[in-house]
Amino acid sequence: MIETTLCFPLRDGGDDGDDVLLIEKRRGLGEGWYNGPGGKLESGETPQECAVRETREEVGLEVRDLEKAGELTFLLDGEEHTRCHVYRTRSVTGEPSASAEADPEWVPVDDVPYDRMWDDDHLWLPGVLEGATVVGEFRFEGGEPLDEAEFVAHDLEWDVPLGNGS
Ligand SMILES: Nc1ncnc2c1[nH]c(=O)n2[C@H]1C[C@H](O)[C@@H](COP(=O)(O)OP(=O)(O)OP(=O)(O)O)O1
Repeated sequence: MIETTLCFPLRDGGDDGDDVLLIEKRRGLGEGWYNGPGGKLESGETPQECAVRETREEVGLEVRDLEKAGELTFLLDGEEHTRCHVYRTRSVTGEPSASAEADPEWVPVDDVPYDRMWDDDHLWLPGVLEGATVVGEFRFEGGEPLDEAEFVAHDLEWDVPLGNGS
């Protein structure tokens, strides 16, 4: 199973509420869709270290004090395919810049483009951006690659105590 992370940096957007830093993925799994910065764990790395590194590499932001917000398992044709550790943080330094992997954009939390994201994201990301914790299982069918498979079922549990994945 592939271990991955997602990080959702947040900032105060004034009268319009919070903004979240999203990327438009430029290549690889989920190309052309919006998501948080993130990716696969490297050897010897903790999930939290991976989320910090991927955010730095993809969008040039330094994030600290990450809060574990979700633990998601994506199954493909009945087999566990990817586990994703989801973080959020308000400790963000720097200005986002594009990379070969990602085009970053601060987006009001109320305007997250769920129609341009993975089909499951609208089920769990709103709660994560509001401060909840979630454990979820999402079933896809139709073979590799995962981003061309059909999303068929899910199971969610909210307000589950999660470690910080450090
Ligand atoms: N269903 C769903 N919803 C939301 N996010 C995801 C999924 N499935 C996923 O795999 N993901 C996330 C998990 C990862 O953060 C990214 C996939 O990115 P990455 O692992 O970097 O994929 P590639 O770009 O193909 O890998 P590299 O070879 O470039 O490391 O999506």
